[in-house]
Amino acid sequence: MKAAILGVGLIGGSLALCLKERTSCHVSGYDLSQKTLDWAVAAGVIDDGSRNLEEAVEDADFIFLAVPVGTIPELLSRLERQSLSPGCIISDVGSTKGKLVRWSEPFRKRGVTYIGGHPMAGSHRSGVEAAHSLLFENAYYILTPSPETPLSEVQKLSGLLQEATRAKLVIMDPFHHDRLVGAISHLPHVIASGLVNQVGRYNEENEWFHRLAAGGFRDLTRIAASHPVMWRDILMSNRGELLKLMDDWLSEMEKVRDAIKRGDAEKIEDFFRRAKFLRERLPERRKGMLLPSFECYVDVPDQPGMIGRVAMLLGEEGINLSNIGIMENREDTAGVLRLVFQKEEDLKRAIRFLNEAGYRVFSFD
Ligand SMILES: NC(=O)c1ccc[n+]([C@@H]2O[C@H](COP(=O)([O-])OP(=O)(O)OC[C@H]3O[C@@H](n4cnc5c(N)ncnc54)[C@H](O)[C@@H]3O)[C@@H](O)[C@H]2O)c1
Ligand SMILES: O=C(O)C(=O)C[C@]1(C(=O)O)C=C[C@@H](O)C=C1
Repeated sequence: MKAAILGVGLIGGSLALCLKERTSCHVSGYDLSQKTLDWAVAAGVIDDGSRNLEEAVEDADFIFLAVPVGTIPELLSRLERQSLSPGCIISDVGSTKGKLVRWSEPFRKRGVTYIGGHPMAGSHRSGVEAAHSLLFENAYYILTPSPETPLSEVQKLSGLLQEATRAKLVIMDPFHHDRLVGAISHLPHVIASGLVNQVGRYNEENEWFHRLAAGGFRDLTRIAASHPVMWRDILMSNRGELLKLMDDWLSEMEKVRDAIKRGDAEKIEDFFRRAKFLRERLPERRKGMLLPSFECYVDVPDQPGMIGRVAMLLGEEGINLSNIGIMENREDTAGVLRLVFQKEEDLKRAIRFLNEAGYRVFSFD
C-alpha cells in the first residue's frame, strides 16, 4: 500500500512516522520546500519526497493533506484534476471541517472517497523536525464523512489510522466539529495570544512585567507561541462560530468586570468556585507525547551541582524522572527546580522522599 502525505510538517511528518512505524505502507511526501523533503527522507520520516504533486500521489491508496487550512481547498482542486488510483481515499488533518464538506461529492463521482479528518493532538511547535510517532497516541482523532460516504471506506480509513496512530477514532458532523473545537481550541488560542499581546504592551513601559511572568501566565499562554499562519487560516475558516463564541466570551468577561466594579465579593467568589468545580471534573487526558505530566517544584539554593544532586537522590531511590529544569524566572539566591514524572506514583514518592531529605516541595496536583 502507498500513502502520500501532502505537507510534511509537524502533523504530516508525525502521521508519516506512524504509518512507517506501524503499517506496511510505503510513504511518499510532497511539500513546497525541498529542504523539508530532504530532511524528512534523511531522517526516515518518509520513504521518498517530491515537489511534483502528480508524482507524489501516483498509485496512492491513501492521500493525506497536512497543509495549513487555507491551502487545503487549492490542493484538493488540483487533486480533482489529477489521475488517481480507483478506490483511493483522500483525507486531511485540518483544524476546521465545515468548509471542506463540498469536496466529497466531486471526488465520489470519480470513484474516489474524500473524508475530512482532524487529530486532536498537536503542539505549539511546527515543522517536520518536531514530528513524533507518539503524537496522536490515545488522543481523539475525528473523522467527518458525509452521509453518502460508503461505510466500508470510512472503516478502511479509520482502520489504517487506528493502527498507525493508536488514537481513538470518532465520527462527527463537520459543523458540529467546528463549534466544538471553536470553543475548546480556537477561542483559547485567541485569548492566550490576546493576553500575551496585552502584557507585551505593558512590558514596553516596564520590563518587570515579563520578568515576573510566572507559572500561571506561562501555563495559560504556551499556545500563544503557535504558528501564526496556521492560526490565521483556522480563524478565517471558522469565522461564523468564532464570532458567536467571542460574543459569549465578552459577555462572560463583562459579568466579571461588573462584579469587580460593584465590589460584589460573592459573585467574584462564585465565578472562581464554579470554574474550579468544572476544571477539576474535566475528563482525564491520556495523550501520548503530550501526556499530562505529573510535576512538582523544589526550592533549592542556586548553586552549581544542585540539579545533579536532586537527580542523583531520586535515581538512588529508583524514582524515574522524565524531565528536570530550572524555573526561568527566578534570578536571586534561591532557585526552583521543576521535576516532571510520567507516573503519579513516582511524583508521590519523590515528594515524600524529598520532604524527608529536608527539601521544600510544592505540587499542584
Ligand atoms: N499544529 C497542531 O497542533 C495541529 C494539530 C492538529 C491539526 N493541525 C492541522 O494540521 C495542518 C498542518 O499543521 P502543522 O502544524 O503540521 O503545520 P507545519 O507548518 O508544521 O507543516 C505544514 C507543512 O506544509 C507545507 N506546505 C505549506 N503549503 C504547502 C503547499 N501549498 N503545498 C505543499 N506543502 C505545503 C509546509 O512547507 C510545511 O512543511 C494544518 O491544517 C493544521 O490546522 C495542526
Ligand atoms: O497543544 C497544542 O499546542 C495545541 O494547540 C493543539 C491543538 C489544540 O488546540 O488542542 C491545536 C490545534 C489542533 O487543531 C488540535 C490541537
